Amino acid sequence: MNRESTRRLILASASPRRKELMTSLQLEFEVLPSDTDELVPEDWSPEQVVKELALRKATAVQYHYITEVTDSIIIGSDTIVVLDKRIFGKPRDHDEAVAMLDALQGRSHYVYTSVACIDTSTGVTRVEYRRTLVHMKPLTPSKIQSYVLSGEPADKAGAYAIQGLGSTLIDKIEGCYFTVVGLPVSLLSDMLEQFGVQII
Ligand SMILES: Cc1cn([C@H]2C[C@H](O)[C@@H](COP(=O)(O)OP(=O)(O)OP(=O)(O)O)O2)c(=O)[nH]c1=O
Repeated sequence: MNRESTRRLILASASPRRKELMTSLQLEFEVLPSDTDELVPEDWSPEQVVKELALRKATAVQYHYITEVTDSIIIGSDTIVVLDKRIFGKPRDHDEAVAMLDALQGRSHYVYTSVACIDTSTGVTRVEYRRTLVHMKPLTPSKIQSYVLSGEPADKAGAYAIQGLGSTLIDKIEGCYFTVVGLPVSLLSDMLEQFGVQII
């Protein structure tokens, strides 16, 4: 039940992780995946990129399903991995996954995840992000190869999943675990409360 609110919640995402994490908040919601491109200017900061992409996903659903989403709150989210000034999204193929892990191994990087909320009845829009520092263990080339062959990296930013086999590659994190998995639920609950949706 969405306490103290009759508004529908719509998760603009095809990510099973996001659906699962939102389910953990015991909210009723629908899923309408968005189809957006993820091209952004090369000189944008990680903050700009991650906020823009979440907003783009939520906005795409707002306009694509214009008659279905009246009086709703649409939620979009995006996750990127940032190593120094390089931004990693999902790898295009096996070789790119190997290259990403080769760059990340033995080093620390940030995972940024944004949340965008659009209230379709008022047009009020908010977008925020959280970031978590992840320390990855040093990895041998053969370990990287066999991890990529597991298939897990294919649809994950930075080519790993902390919630899966990838957990064995991580030394420690500083910050919110859920930000790494793809949805900072604590941030989302704060944002939904600002829209009048009480979680607890
Ligand atoms: C770093 C990391 C990322 N990820 C995932 C979260 C996101 O689903 C994905 C990053 O890609 P995104 O483009 O953020 O999301 P998506 O394409 O999976 O879903 P949608 O755009 O429809 O919402 O990487 C993990 O599952 N575990 C991890 O440890």
